[in-house]
Amino acid sequence: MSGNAIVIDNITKTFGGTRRLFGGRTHAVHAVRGVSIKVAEGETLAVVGESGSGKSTLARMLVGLERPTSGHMAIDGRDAAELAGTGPRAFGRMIQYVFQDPVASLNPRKTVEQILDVPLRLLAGHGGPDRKRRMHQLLDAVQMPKDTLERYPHEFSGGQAQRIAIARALAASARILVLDEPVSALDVSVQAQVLILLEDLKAEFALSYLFISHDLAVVESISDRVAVMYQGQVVETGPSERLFASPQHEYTKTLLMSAPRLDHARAG
Ligand SMILES: Nc1ncnc2c1ncn2[C@@H]1O[C@H](COP(=O)(O)OP(=O)(O)OP(=O)(O)O)[C@@H](O)[C@H]1O
Repeated sequence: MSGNAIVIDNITKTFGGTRRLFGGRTHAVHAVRGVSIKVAEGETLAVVGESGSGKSTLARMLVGLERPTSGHMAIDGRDAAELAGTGPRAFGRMIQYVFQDPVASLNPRKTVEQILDVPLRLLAGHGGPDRKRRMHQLLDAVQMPKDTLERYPHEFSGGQAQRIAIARALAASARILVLDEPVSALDVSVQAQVLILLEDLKAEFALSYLFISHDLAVVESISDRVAVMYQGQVVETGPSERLFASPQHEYTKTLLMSAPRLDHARAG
């Protein structure tokens, strides 16, 4: 890996603004406006901000689900536009997305074995007899039993389904994860377990995380650094402890003041 897992350089994304058939233009939404962010190798960078501030659009561009209107991105030192040009597989091997709603993100008609099989075979290149052993290793890593493989997504709780979704991301052999509100849909007690799991996996697999959340207690417990987004722009970036102790930007101050703070949130 290079020193940076992710480099986002002056990225913008505008939706709409196209000419209508019978005159006028559709309303343009400037979802992301000139954002520059770096995620160092092994780091957890949290992106926080209210609904509509552009967090998900930024994340979707990072994994190739949206194309930036302008700007550059590099994933593990490789230009993202070039990577995208070589097809979705090159991208998927390097960076994976974990969605907010774990059950909806897993195909309901496939067993967990079938779900893990696709990234293992197509992205990580694990064919043959080795494949099943690798699946068991992945389930072990996310603390799920072996018989998980024969079961379907609806048979699991939200927390278990999110563990499976994380195993699927790891199956691709990607070392950079974009986690988009990965615990927001889970009960608070389950949230803590999944956050601890994410911390453990980060160390075990040498991962780097871009962690999107509107929940400041969660962010404080997991992130090394924080980038605050407001109306499509990053208004403040800093080490997590510094940012929570002495926010500089007015918007960050408002965000911190309006959030219920858990002073004991920092897990370990
Ligand atoms: N496909 C799209 N077409 C048009 N506008 C979009 C599209 N996707 C997002 N937007 C708009 O871009 C802006 C940023 O949305 P985005 O989902 O990135 O914000 P967010 O911070 O992730 O919010 P949330 O936490 O609610 O998901 C919003 O105004 C949204 O309505």
